[in-house]
Amino acid sequence: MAPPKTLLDKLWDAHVVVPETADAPAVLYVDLHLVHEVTSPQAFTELEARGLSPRRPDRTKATLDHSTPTLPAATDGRLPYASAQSEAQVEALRRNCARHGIELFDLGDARRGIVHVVAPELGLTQPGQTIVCGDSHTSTHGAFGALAFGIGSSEVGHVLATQCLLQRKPRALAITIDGELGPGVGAKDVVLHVIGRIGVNGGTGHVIEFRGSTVRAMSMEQRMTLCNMAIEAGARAGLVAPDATTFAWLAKTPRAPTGEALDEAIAHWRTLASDPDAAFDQEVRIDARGIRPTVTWGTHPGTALAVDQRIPAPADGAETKALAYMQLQAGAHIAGTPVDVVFVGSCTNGRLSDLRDVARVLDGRRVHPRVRMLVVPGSEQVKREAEAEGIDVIVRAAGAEWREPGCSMCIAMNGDLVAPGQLAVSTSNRNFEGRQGPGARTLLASPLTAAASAVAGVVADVRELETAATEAA
Ligand SMILES: CC(C)[C@H](C(=O)O)[C@@H](O)C(=O)O
Ligand code: SF4
Repeated sequence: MAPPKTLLDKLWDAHVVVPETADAPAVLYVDLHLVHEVTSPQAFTELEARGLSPRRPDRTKATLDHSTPTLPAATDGRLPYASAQSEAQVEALRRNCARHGIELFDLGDARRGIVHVVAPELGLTQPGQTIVCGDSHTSTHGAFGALAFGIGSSEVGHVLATQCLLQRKPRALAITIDGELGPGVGAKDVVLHVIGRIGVNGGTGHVIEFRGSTVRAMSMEQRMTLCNMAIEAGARAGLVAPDATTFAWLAKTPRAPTGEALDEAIAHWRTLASDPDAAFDQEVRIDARGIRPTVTWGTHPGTALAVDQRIPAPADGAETKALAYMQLQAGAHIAGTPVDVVFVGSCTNGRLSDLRDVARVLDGRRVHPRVRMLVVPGSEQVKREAEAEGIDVIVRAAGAEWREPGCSMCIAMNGDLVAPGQLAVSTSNRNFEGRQGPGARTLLASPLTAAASAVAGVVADVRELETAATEAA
């Protein structure tokens, strides 16, 4: 009998062109190559310098997200780019795609958005695939049972030229989460809790497979939030085995197979699960019932704590420095910290379900006068669907800004900045020094916590807001 395999083993084995040896990594075939404007210009330049053209332009898809303004064009039709460099990146991608016959979801295209939001919603992302992109949060696509890696700029060039990637096989880490989530607790809280528990290097060298009843009960959006942040635990990728939830999502997408082809695909996708007795290199078990709304206090995503906890005493010099940068006091409650900016968006939490959470909190309430709140849909589709439900109206009525899709304040490359020293509660995935602008302080949170904090003007526990609302009713 064949030895039991993990999902990682199955995905890996199905894509190895040349096995790895002691001296050389494996050559792995890539099914889908996603491209954005920041990490592709050099790769195309290199390709052309060698007189090459893309091996599989049909398996390469491009979108514009990082450098695109989230404010509409001025009356003269010009978009308010943050810099000449941003505009040049956009133009370079347009030129490169046109020259090489690569499909681009350009500005104005109804399918454009953050790369990790658009590929899943179009059904480009499918179980069993290998997916790469010159972007660390490519791990998001693992939520569909695809082996999805972030790669560097030079690797973008390799993949363009060969449709293959040199890789050593990562180890397998099972994170099993069981039990029902409490009120006000979502996938973001779960993943921040997990990173708090295993640390920002806890997944190094591994692919994390998220398993257990909590994960099985999650929507695709929630699973994407989990896998998105697998990289913040140091992992190469995240994975969730595909199931009926996955197939139902794909059946609604324009690019997934249809009819008999879909049935055949599903029959194959069902085999993409770790065998019952497959051995993982490492295993972690988490009780979901113990997870509360979770935020960060420091300058990396591992500095997680429940929103009702006190900021811990610094364990080392790095933590002392982080506390100083964040202008926070050890021993103080994190809840109640004054907030200047709230950002809702990004490939972590810029999907329709996230915006629904935000609208649920903002409906009939006002954003605190001290707070500037930006709500940025992850894609044109998310924006359209949210507007069809009136979410934009609720957001604006509450005093928040409703913007055009893109990465926006998650990385602040497009001019959407948090001012020096300001504290932002952000639904994105990185709270590094200066991530949202020079001197900006970032506290990572779920959409529910972000919205509750926007209303309160301080870091807030959404459970208290919702209890107060129930009592008032
Ligand atoms: C700009 C890009 C290369 C970068 C990444 O790789 O993740 C960005 O998306 C980020 O989130 O930091
Ligand atoms: S939304 Fe943020 S994390 Fe996601 S791809 Fe854009 S910059 Fe990176």
